[in-house]
Amino acid sequence: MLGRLKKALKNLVSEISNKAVVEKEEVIEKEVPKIEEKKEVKKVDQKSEKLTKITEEKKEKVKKGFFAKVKETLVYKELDLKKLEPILEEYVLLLTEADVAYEVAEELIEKFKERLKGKKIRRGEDEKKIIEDALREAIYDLINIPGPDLVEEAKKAKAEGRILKIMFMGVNGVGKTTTIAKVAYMLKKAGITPVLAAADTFRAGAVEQLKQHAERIGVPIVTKPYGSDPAAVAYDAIEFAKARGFSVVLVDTAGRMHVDVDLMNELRKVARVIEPDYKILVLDALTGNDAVEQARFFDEAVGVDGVILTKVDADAKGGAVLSVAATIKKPILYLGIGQGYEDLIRFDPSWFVERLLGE
Ligand SMILES: Nc1nc2c(ncn2[C@@H]2O[C@H](COP(=O)(O)OP(=O)(O)OP(=O)(O)O)[C@@H](O)[C@H]2O)c(=O)[nH]1
Repeated sequence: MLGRLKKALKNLVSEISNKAVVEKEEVIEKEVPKIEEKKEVKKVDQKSEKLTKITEEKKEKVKKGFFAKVKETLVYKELDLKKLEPILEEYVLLLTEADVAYEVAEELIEKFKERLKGKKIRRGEDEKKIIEDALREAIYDLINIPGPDLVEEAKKAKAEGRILKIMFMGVNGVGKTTTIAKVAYMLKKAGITPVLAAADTFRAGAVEQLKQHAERIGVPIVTKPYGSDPAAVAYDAIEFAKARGFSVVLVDTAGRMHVDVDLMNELRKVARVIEPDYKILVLDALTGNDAVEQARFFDEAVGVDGVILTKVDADAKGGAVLSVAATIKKPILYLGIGQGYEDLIRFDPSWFVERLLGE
């Protein structure tokens, strides 16, 4: 999981610390107080008032020698920008091999460089840790986009007596149906039973697939025959939820190629009719730059409020998380880490950074 990106980042830290850290010396002049003579001043000061004039003269004399100038050599380490630049350039490319989109790799390296510039490493400090921390901050900065916790949102909706409408989108085969089932399972476990809307009426078998999940998990599902208007299915599911007192509706939509204009229009129609609280795009981590393309496309065409990235357990590269979040600047809400219903975890940027840079 995430192996290639992890390795690239670790190598980047090692290479910088081995090749771009230079030792520097700085001679500084310091003024050091002369403690002994200070005492003497005090003695003089304490003499009687009649002696004031003499005292003042003496004080002057002492003052001149009150501070002594000493030269001190400060030894420290610094990152040499000339040596750093080519390493960073090389790593923009190496990151793309771990599925980090080119412009995201550039952005990350730029953020990292900004943090390293002018950084002084004092004696006793661990240079590798300082470099790693700068990288940690740069990655965190890139992916820390706060998004809703769907369980919390569902609880809120329930308490307020309204219906939380969540619409799921994604191209064929990314794991959308499985993900909806995982979300339904998560909500049910938290005490909120959602209604499923089988609005993927485009692919024969899609309704059946979702139905099976609904039965296994034990949640209601609203369906219509193959070829029906998806917006009508979604609408009916909301009416059903209202009538029966459910507070969440999860709407499945047909998997489609993002470049298919008709299908994209249909998706817009569903969104227009039901006005979802969240439009969630499901993306497959294994598809790398394609996932980034899809994210861009769906965001422009329909609008995306959050992303669920699937198959992260099987992802040997790891760049998709960085790429998707940084390209559309929308939060990643959950990660799919297996085929079971329990295999959905909330995305936590700090946890993710630790997975990449921790031991
Ligand atoms: N390893 C792994 N497999 C997953 C994950 N999520 C989904 N899958 C698998 O991916 C395959 C496709 O999942 P589906 O849910 O059928 O995909 P879909 O996007 O709904 O596809 P369509 O029904 O064609 O639109 C299935 O075999 C799932 O078990 C995940 O997080 N990890």
